[in-house]
Parts: sequence; C-alpha cells; structure tokens
Amino acid sequence: MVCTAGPAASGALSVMRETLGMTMEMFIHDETPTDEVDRREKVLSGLADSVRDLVDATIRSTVPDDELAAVRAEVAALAARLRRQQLPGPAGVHYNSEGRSWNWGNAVVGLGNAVAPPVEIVHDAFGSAYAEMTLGAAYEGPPGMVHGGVSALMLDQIMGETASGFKRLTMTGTLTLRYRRPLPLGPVRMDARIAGEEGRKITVEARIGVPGEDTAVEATGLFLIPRWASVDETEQGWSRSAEG
Ligand SMILES: CCCCCCCC/C=C\CCCCCCCC(=O)SCCNC(=O)CCNC(=O)[C@H](O)C(C)(C)COP(=O)(O)OP(=O)(O)OC[C@H]1O[C@@H](n2cnc3c(N)ncnc32)[C@H](O)[C@@H]1OP(=O)(O)O
Repeated sequence: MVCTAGPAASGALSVMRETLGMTMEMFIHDETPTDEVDRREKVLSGLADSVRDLVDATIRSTVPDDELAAVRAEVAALAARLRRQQLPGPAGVHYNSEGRSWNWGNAVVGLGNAVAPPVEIVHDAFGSAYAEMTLGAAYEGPPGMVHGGVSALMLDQIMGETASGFKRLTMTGTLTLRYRRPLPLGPVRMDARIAGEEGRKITVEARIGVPGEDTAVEATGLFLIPRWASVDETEQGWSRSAEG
C-alpha cells in the first residue's frame, strides 16, 4: 500500500501556509490529473535511477584520469540540458483532488531524487510500517558500513510517516538512536510502529538491520503535531490509497 494525500487536507494546509509562510507553501494543491502524474513519475524516476547508477559508477570507477575528465564534460552537458526548464526551488509535496500525492524530491522516498535510495514504505492499518531497500556505496560511513547519519535519516522518514499515518501533520521533536552493531552496506530492512500517543505527542519505535538478522540500530522518537497544525481531525482528509 502506498500512502497518498487526499483533497480534504486543504483546510489544514491553509493553516500551515498562514503559519509558516513560504515553508509550508511546499504543500501544493496541484490539479494535474493522476494519469499525467503517473506518466511523468515513470519517466522522471527512470532518469533518477540512471543518475543513481551514475553516482555509484562515479564512486567506484577506476578508469584513467582523462576518461574521468571526458565523462565530466558529458555529464555537465546533460545537466545544462535539464536546466533549460527548472522549478524555481525544491520539488515540494503536491496533491490533487483525486487523492494522489507526489513528493519526488524527498531525501528518502523521492522517486525523482537520485540521492534517495529510494525507499518504498509499506504501511498497515494498525500504525506499523516496514521497508526493504539496498544501500550501496553512496551511503558509506565506516568502511563497508552504512553511515550512522544515513540510518538516522531512513529511520526518521519511516517513523515520521508512521506517526503521521498520512492523516495528520507531525514533525520530529526528538529522535534517540542506539547503534548496537555496525550495519553493512547491502540489503536492509526497517520496521516502525506507534508505541504511544498522548495529545499532540506520538511516540514511535523503529529498527533497522540486515533482513533476518539482529537489529543494528534501534530508535525511539517523539513526533509532535505542531500547535499551529492541531486542527479538528474531522477536517483532515489525508488518505491512503492502494496502488499495489
Ligand atoms: C493536517 C493534515 C496534513 C497531513 C500532512 C501529512 C503529510 C505526511 C507526509 C509525510 C509524513 C512525514 C514524513 C516526514 C519525515 C521527516 C520528518 C522530519 O524530518 S520533520 C523535520 C525535523 N523536525 C523539525 O524541524 C521540528 C522543528 N521543531 C518545531 O517545529 C517545533 O519545536 C515543534 C513542532 C516540534 C513543537 O512546537 P510546538 O509549538 O507545537 O510545541 P509546544 O506546544 O511548545 O510543546 C508541546 C509539548 O511538546 C513538548 N515538546 C516540544 N518540542 C519538543 C521536542 N523537540 N522534543 C520533545 N518534546 C517537545 C513540550 O515540552 C510540550 O510538552 P508538555 O505539553 O508541556 O508536556
């Protein structure tokens, strides 16, 4: 199941706009029809996949210096082509009235972001979520191991989505991590669940590790519904839709 934002969020969104100005303008009500969004997403994510491969190939390449320089010139020419038409700023979070949302620039799940693995997070109806992905050479910290900040980044995303449930806006207040053992680069799995709720405070617990092996990093987070976003839940309409 993939979570998406629904149309009735506009009331809450206008609260955000009034409160945070430009920052929350990043939640964009965008009436691009879903089929057009799907088509664009497919093409853009294909390009991002190739750029991701380019990042990995760059890190690991051992070709001679003159070949590196030649590739650099070609890559610069490609970037110039993409810059012929650009957004004025980051990609933001978009949603349409059909309940489709897209956040192609997100650092963890953004399908248009070659810096993101990207992670596909699967949510259940009971406040739990998991994700399986492969973290390659671009995410290295200690030799051959996942960077501790990358683990924190991945966990923050799955925990934030779990706290939000796509029905309310939550922000990370406090994130506590215990690095129990090094996490090798390669296939990893994350799990998260809501451990408690009290007013605007949602506690989430999560872990990341090699699939089927002991936890490498465990996390507890306090996620807050900001005072300014704390509106009547019945006015909120961020919904989930099954997309496979
Ligand atoms: C409506 C529908 C819309 C739905 C939209 C859904 C979209 C979903 C999409 C996708 C899911 C999300 C996926 C994203 C994942 C990534 C998450 C991130 O990386 S978030 C970026 C990093 N975090 C920040 O930048 C926060 C910066 N801090 C703040 O903005 C504020 O400090 C905030 C909101 C955290 C708190 O501000 P206050 O004004 O609401 O808080 P006060 O009213 O003062 O406190 C309330 C209670 O909370 C405690 N508190 C406040 N801040 C705390 C903190 N940082 N840690 C622990 N406790 C804190 C206080 O002591 C107080 O507790 P007492 O009621 O007295 O017991």
